[in-house]
Amino acid sequence: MSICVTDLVKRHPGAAAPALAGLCMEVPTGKIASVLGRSGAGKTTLLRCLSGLDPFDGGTIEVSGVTFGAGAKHGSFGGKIGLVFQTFELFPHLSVLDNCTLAPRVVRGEARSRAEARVKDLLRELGIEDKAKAYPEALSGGQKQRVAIARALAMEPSVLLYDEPTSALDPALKHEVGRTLRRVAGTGVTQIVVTHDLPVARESSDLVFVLDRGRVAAFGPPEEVIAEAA
Ligand SMILES: Nc1ncnc2c1ncn2[C@@H]1O[C@H](COP(=O)(O)OP(=O)(O)OP(=O)(O)O)[C@@H](O)[C@H]1O
Repeated sequence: MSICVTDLVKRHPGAAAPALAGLCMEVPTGKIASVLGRSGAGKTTLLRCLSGLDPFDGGTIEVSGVTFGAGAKHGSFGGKIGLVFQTFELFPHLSVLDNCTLAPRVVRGEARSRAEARVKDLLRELGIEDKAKAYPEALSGGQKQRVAIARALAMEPSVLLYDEPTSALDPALKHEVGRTLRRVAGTGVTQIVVTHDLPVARESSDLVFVLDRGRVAAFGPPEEVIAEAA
């Protein structure tokens, strides 16, 4: 499902200016959007508001046909929006399969057999089905990232957010991120990627949004927006 953000406002206590000052963006279903912008432009704040980690002060977030306003109980919008952390945050004492099935079992009360069958499909889609029994310490950076993505997808979100997905990977693995994003897009999930990495934004996204002082200053296809920004 698409995500539509309208007039989003977020004020950090004590800050002179709002970090998000009426931000609007829409990402169609199954598309990959990159969010770029100088340090302090509001990227992290946007990610935290969209993922439900922080409340916001004004505007709306519409996802899967449901609109959430500033007063909405936060959390992760009923599981409709997932977040892949920059450092993956896998549980070191759990196998890949258990990392991915924990939330469906505990939060949604899903039976182990059903959760495992779904997660095995996801691991296959992401090309890491042979790692199901491995522990995080035995995985490469790119594999850990795909586990983190499978874990987020196991909750069946409509929208998946990424915080700097290339920053913890060595340069040779950066192309893998683009491939992984495309694989996820093929499942119909809408993706929003906050990044400083212009090549990744250029190669991997359908749309680019450039933030400036808490608003969208430019948006469009990467070849247009990134050429202008460069
Ligand atoms: N907890 C906070 N308290 C007060 N001000 C904050 C807080 N967090 C962020 N800000 C301010 O909000 C604005 C946006 O910050 P944000 O971290 O969202 O920017 P960013 O685009 O993610 O920057 P970077 O690229 O450096 O991570 C900045 O002016 C920042 O100083």
